[in-house]
Amino acid sequence: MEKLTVELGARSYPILIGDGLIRDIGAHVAPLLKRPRTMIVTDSHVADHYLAPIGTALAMENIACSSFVLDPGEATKSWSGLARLTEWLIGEGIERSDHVIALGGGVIGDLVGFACSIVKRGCAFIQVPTTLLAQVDSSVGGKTAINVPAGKNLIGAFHQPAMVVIDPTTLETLPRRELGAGYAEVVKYGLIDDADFFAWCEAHGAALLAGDSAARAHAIAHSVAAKARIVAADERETQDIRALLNLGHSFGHALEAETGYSDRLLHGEAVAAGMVLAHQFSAANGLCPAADAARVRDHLASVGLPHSLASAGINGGGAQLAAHMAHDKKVRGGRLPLILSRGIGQSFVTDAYDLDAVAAFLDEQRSV
Ligand SMILES: NC(=O)c1ccc[n+]([C@@H]2O[C@H](COP(=O)([O-])OP(=O)(O)OC[C@H]3O[C@@H](n4cnc5c(N)ncnc54)[C@H](O)[C@@H]3O)[C@@H](O)[C@H]2O)c1
Ligand SMILES: O=C(O)C(=O)C[C@@H](O)[C@H](O)[C@H](O)COP(=O)(O)O
Ligand SMILES: [Zn+2]
Repeated sequence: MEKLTVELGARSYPILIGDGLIRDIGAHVAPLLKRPRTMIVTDSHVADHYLAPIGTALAMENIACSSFVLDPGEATKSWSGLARLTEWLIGEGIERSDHVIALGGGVIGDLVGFACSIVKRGCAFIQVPTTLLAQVDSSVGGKTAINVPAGKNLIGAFHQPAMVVIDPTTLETLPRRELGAGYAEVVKYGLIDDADFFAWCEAHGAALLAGDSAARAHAIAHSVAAKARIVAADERETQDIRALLNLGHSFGHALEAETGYSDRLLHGEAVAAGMVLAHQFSAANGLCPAADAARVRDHLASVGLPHSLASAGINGGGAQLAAHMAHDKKVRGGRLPLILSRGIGQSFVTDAYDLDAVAAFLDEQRSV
């Protein structure tokens, strides 16, 4: 088992990574509990595979648990999902010091984290991520949220988990399309500030997606370490450090809004197209070599990810997409900071471009 720490002073927490770890989870959770009781929240796909093994692992340590199973999919990260979950937790008699287990992908992690940030003004939770996206990104860092019609993650809170337990073998039951969506967030770490890791992705991404466990282990450990480092440096995204994790997201969230947060375009797929757009926008403005932007597009296309507006299934015009971007949480003084690039592994934040320029660029991209 590998152990990393997210260094946040009194709120620091461990990330445990190991094949088969969920079958051993009781021993890791027990020392955190004030009473031998926990509540597991998951979705029905994940429940089919992992609810019983986790229940057994907790029972082995004499930890009682109850469970709440939500519908799978982005629509669960909503006011109605939040209402149902918070009422269930209160009905279960949750105490602030109890630890709720978020078992699933980013949808479950974001929703459970937000519910735990507000129930009784703050309860503890443990992330047990079961998608590649959640293992490399969403389970770490404490961004929790629900979506509303105006935009992605617009209602939420920073609320750090007490522990993250990553069992990479859970990815063996994950559908290939979901694995690909998570892979986009892996590639993101290379594009932010680690050109060597992007080159590693070019060489090993296909193997990872074909189920190579050594490639999977390397990608998870490397990505999680990068995420922990960035979160520790700028927990609340106030210093243009954590904002780099938003590479591809200002564009990507607009694409998700345009497709109604439906399974037409998964979050990671939108991020893939968004990262290509961020690099193409950078190249169009003379910031990034066109060859580097092409390299980003070609790698994502080679693993079957959306890499253009057309391949993401987007028909709306530039102004319509830019209007979604105006809701971005990073907007300050009416200007939207964009995460742009000077080349592979050289991302940076700038508010030098207004939304009209972005809209004109997106209109041009409709024919690419
Ligand atoms: N908080 C953050 O820092 C952060 C970071 C990135 C993404 N996100 C959010 O995460 C969400 C996307 O998360 P996601 O991609 O994990 O999607 P998801 O949670 O919807 O899971 C994807 C699908 O896979 C199924 N599934 C999960 N684990 C499985 C397994 N091991 N075997 C079989 N099926 C499994 C789920 O039931 C679901 O149908 C978005 O809402 C995004 O905004 C948050
Ligand atoms: O942890 C972060 O910070 C991120 O930006 C990670 C992103 O992958 C993730 O999708 C996040 O939810 C986006 O944050 P938001 O603030 O743009 O909603
Ligand atoms: Zn993301």
